[in-house]
Amino acid sequence: MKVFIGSNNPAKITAVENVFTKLKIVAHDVPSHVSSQPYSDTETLEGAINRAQECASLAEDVIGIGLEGGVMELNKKLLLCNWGALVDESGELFVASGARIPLPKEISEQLLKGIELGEIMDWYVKKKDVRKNQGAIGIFTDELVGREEMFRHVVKLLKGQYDYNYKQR
Ligand SMILES: O=P(O)(O)OP(=O)(O)OP(=O)(O)OC[C@H]1O[C@@H](n2cnc3c(O)ncnc32)[C@H](O)[C@@H]1O
Ligand SMILES: [Mg+2]
Repeated sequence: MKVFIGSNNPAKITAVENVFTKLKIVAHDVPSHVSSQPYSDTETLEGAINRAQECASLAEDVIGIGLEGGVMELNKKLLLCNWGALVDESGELFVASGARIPLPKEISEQLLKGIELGEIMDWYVKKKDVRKNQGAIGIFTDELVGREEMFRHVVKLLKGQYDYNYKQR
């Protein structure tokens, strides 16, 4: 059994490696079939599910995992939101969401202009590839919770549900 993760983003790959420590992890840059900047829980979850299903369809006896970042609106504010999906070797689907925090006004304003969060964050902190490292969540939590740790928690929630379900069979 192998685990296919549907992204080449190192923050996502490392999160899966840190949870599925006994299985071989392979990255496949599959499409999410949603916009590159999802704007709701629904769309972000859909992207995660699409990536997981694409991965699971690539081979027999694999677990497919999709992790998707997006933003969603709550009480007239934009929040970071993150979703994960796992499709197991029998086609069963498990989903889990990650931590969410509100984004500062100046970030939301740029997002509403149609710019991707990854690009905005690099401009905001004057660094390259924030999305592959600590992420927006790392910047706005003063580096206390980074993107890999946030996704690691999502992957734990997925693996835990998969393991529980497996034991009930
Ligand atoms: O290669 P993929 O897997 O697509 O990785 P990604 O970094 O683009 O991540 P997502 O597609 O899941 O995220 C959707 C968008 O939101 C951005 N994004 C999401 N969370 C972020 C974070 O914590 N920090 C910076 N950008 C983030 C990201 O750059 C994309 O523009
Ligand atoms: Mg992306």
